Amino acid sequence: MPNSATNRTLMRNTRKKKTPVTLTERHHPSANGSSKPHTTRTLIRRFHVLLKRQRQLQKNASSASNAKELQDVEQAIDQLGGLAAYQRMSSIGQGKDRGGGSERVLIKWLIGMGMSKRHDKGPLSLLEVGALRPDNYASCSSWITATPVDLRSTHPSIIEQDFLTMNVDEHTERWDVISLSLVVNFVPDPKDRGSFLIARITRPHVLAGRMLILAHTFLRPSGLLFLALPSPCVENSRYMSFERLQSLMSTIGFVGMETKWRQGGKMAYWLYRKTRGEGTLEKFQKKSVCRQGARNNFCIVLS
Ligand SMILES: C[S@@+](CC[C@H](N)C(=O)[O-])C[C@H]1O[C@@H](n2cnc3c(N)ncnc32)[C@H](O)[C@@H]1O
Repeated sequence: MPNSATNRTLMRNTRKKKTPVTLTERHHPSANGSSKPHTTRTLIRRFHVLLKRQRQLQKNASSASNAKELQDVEQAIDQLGGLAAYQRMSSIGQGKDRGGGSERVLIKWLIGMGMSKRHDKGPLSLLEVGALRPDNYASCSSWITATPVDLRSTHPSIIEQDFLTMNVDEHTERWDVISLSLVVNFVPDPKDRGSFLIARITRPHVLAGRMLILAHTFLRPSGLLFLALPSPCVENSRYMSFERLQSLMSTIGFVGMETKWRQGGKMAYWLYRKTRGEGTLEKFQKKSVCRQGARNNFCIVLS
C-alpha cells in the first residue's frame, strides 16, 4: 500500500528539488503566450512535427545536410521554449477550463469499480508517469496516494524521474495503479533523458513497448494500467489498430476493463488489469502494416 516511505525511497535516489517552471521561465517569450485553445494546439502540433523531424535527422546526423537541418530544427525547438514550453502548453490543455485532464476519466472508472470504498485495504498507490501538475488526484486523497513523476519536473512535488530507468528491484509489483497518459506516444529528445543507456535508444516504438512491459512488471498482481493516447495513434496509424493494440496488450499480460473513445475524436482511453501474458512476444517484435495509404507512423514494438 502507498505510504510516505514509497515517495521517500524514490526521492532519495532520484529527486532533484526544482523551482516551478512558472517561476524559472517567465522570461521566455512563449511563457507569456496566449492560452487560447487554438494557440495551444497549434504550438503542441508544431512541437510534434519538430520532434519527429529531429528524430529522423538524428538517425543520420553524420551527413552534412542532415547536420545543418538538425541544427535548424533544434534551434526552432529552443525558440519555442524546448520541453519546458511543450509541458506548459500540455498543462494548459489539461486545465479545467478545457474539460480537465485524463485523470478525470481514470477517477470515474476507479469509482465505478468501487475503489474509493475499499476502506479495509487502505488507499491505492498510483504512479502517475508524465505528470505536469502535482495535484491531479488531490480531490481523491482519502483513497488514492499519487506519486507524480516526470522526465522534467515542473513543480517541487513532482519527482524528476525517467520511468524507463526506475529501479526494477525496488518497483516490481509495488503499484496498485499506473497512469501512462499521453506518455507512450511521447518520446522526447535523448538529451532530455537522464540515462545515457536509454538516451542511446532513440527508436520511439521500442521505448513505447518497453514502457508497457515495465508497467506490467511494476504493477501488483491484478493492478490497473491506465493508458491514454491521441486517437489517431490507433485510428489512423499505418502500424497500429484497436485490434492490434488489444492483441499486444494481452500478450504482455493486460486484460481490458474499460475503453473510451469516439470516431474522429481527439483522445482514446483504456483501463487494463494485470494478468498473465498470453502467447509469445514474437508477433510484436517488428513493425507490421495494418493500414495502407496516408497514415501516421505510430507504432509499438516489444523487444
Ligand atoms: C504530453 S505530456 C502529458 C502530460 C499528462 N500526463 C497529460 O495526460 O496531459 C508528456 C509528458 O510525459 C513526460 N515523459 C515522457 N517520457 C517519460 C518518461 N520516460 N518518464 C517520465 N516522464 C516522461 C514528458 O516529460 C512530458 O511532460
